[in-house]
Amino acid sequence: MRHQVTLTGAGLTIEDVVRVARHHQPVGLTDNPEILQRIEDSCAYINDAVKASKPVYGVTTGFGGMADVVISSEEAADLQNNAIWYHKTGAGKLLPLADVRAAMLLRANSHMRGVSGIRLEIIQRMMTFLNANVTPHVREFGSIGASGDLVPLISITGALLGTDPAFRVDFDGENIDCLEALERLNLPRLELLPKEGLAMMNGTSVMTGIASNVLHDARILLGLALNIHGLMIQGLQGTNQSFHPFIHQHKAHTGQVWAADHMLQILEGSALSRDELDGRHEYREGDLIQDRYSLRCLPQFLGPIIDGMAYITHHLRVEINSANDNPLINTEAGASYHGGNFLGQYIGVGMDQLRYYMGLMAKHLDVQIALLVSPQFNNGLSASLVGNTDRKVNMGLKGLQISGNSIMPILGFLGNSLADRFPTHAEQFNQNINSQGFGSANLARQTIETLQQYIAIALIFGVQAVDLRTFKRTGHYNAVETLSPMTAKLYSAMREVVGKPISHERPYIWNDNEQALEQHISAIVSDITNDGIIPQAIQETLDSLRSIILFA
Ligand SMILES: N[C@@H](Cc1cccc(F)c1)C(=O)O
Repeated sequence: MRHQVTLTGAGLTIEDVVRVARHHQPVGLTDNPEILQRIEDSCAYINDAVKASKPVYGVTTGFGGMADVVISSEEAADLQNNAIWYHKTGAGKLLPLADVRAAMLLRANSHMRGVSGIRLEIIQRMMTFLNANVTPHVREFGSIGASGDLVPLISITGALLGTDPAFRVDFDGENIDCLEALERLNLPRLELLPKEGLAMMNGTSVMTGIASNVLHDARILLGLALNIHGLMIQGLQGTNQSFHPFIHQHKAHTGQVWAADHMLQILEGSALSRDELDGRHEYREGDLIQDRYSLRCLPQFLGPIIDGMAYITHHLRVEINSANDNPLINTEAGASYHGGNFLGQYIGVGMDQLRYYMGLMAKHLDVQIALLVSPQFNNGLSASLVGNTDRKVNMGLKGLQISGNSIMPILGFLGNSLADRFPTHAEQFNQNINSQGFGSANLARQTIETLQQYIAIALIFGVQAVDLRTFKRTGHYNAVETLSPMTAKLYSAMREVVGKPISHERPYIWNDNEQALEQHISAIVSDITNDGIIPQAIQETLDSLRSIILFA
């Protein structure tokens, strides 16, 4: 029996979101009577307000820039149901199902806070959809992330209620309309009551759902990048001295200190890197006495990225446990407040930052690759890491570097910000500032997918480099015997994934015509995206990262 994720409106983690969204862990609502009572009371508050024709935004008024229009108690439900129609304006491709599942989960969690005036029955229905693997179709364009994700959320709402066959769902792999889905699930069609449309659509759940999946992947890519640097440093015969705690105690940024300490762990026990923690430095014939910046300043370069990811994660955790619609109902005080929790600025800015950080990470790996392929800088390895140097017609990883060089600039480009772009003055100047958080999160997914390709390429360079270095040191090519234990795990996993057995006689890549590296790249990417043995091989790094980036 898989343990169930239980929603209370608080304490949900990014890992919980991923478990439900991607791994289909069962999910349910708390039976805490206080929480359930609050939900009921919030609905009663709205019911009373409508009956008494009390002026409450979006309940007895029109929406947004039309909030000067008075809505009568007879029109109040119609106002909500009509919103489903006029927001059915999504455009572009369908979002990945895991992102929509994350969104549905987060919408339910937000409603469990009991301040939104929505019936438990509707929240429960989201659980039914999630557990039965029924996922509404949501499109990639339509939200400016200001009044939350109105357009994407309405696609979820219409499907859950069975508003019209125009709302389609993926029913456990089948593309059907929502009416048929409800029939199969034995659920009646529902109409919204006053305020419920706002509760459903006026929030940040879609961008936050995407961001949760993205951040989960970004953490794995960061962990892989660190371990690939570990391979590359060993390939280049770099030193561990630059990671000496003394240096970092004297500039104690959290991420920098962690990165230095962790690089020492990654390199510990290596027969390839230079062990100079005792402070020794020796003249190195034909080479600099200290390492070049991409090695020596690794903690200083990656530190801000790690701290930045911790910052983004912290705010994402707050957002996934927030009520983010308007107005919010204080059942204890018998009052409601007009506000703007639906503005997804933390997500917009956070996803902008994340894309920028991922671009920097790629730039750093790119320069390590450039060192590795250049005999002037690679400490005696062959040009382009050619395996069989007796064969003149052998170009090694030349084409692979170019392929990587074609990706890295795109990652830098995707690091541009979106949140600061010219405002759209949407909705008669009511939504006259906006976060663009949905667009930024979608771009962040693109960054992740692109970076996965780049990381695969970088890993190939790291593995080939340590094989060649091992040969120089020992006369054989089995790097498991020379690498640090931590990097040996990643090395072995990668060789298994690409189907190239580790051998004393031959490095990973010997002759150009013995493999199609394109297939290796795609095998590595597919292992990474399916939580395969490559990410498992860096579990120690991922666990350690948890100490500063709080996911669980
Ligand atoms: N609820 C938003 C605005 C809004 C909501 C829902 C639809 C819509 F067009 C506009 C506000 O507080 O101002």
